[in-house]
Amino acid sequence: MGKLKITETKLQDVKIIEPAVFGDNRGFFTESYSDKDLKDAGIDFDFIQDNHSLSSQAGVLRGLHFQRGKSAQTKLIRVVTGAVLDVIVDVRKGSPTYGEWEGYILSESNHRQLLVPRGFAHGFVTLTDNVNFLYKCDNYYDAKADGGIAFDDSTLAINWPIDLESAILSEKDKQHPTFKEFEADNPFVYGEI
Ligand SMILES: Cc1cn([C@H]2C[C@H](O)[C@@H](COP(=O)(O)OP(=O)(O)O[C@H]3O[C@@H](C)C(=O)[C@@H](O)[C@H]3O)O2)c(=O)[nH]c1=O
Repeated sequence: MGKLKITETKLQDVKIIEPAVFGDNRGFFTESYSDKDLKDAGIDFDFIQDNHSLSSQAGVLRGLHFQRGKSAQTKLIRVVTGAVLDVIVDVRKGSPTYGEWEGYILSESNHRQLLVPRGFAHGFVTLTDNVNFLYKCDNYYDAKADGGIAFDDSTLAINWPIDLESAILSEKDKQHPTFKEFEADNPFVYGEI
């Protein structure tokens, strides 16, 4: 058995990865990233950019985001302080789970990492203050390719665990198109990203 615990999820190609965590009287130690262990588990990406965001308060909602075309990104996500509900939507045309969303609790205590393939819209809401959110990407940031879908889209009907009226949002995230509008020009095709 490999060193990582890998759990498949309801969504096609999405995996939860749990590294070993060694606790002792000082705290814990964990290998938060091992290229070899991931490759041994069949997870083989060239991660080339690390991102870190701080969300100061509970109720910060970021999303739903993606990058189009050649700038599409696989993301490997983890939370090092606090907790979030991380939400992703499979927007790859032809995927068995097209249009479906799922939420995953990622927290400083569960050490879970979420592998989000290219062609997913991604967002999260903070469940605590001071969330340090880290993720690796296999493509660089490309402002021109940046896109989004409204987090409160009625077709997707994501069950965010907060009162959306009081969500703390960026100006950009208040203005994304609906899922239907996005679908009219959806660049993501399952198996071709
Ligand atoms: C994402 C990103 C942003 N930026 C800049 C652009 C902007 O001036 C500032 C803040 O950007 P944003 O408001 O887009 O940050 P944020 O809302 O945290 O965006 C992130 O949200 C989560 C949900 C994701 O899935 C990520 O891929 C990313 O889109 O940082 C970069 O320089 N590089 C990057 O990779």
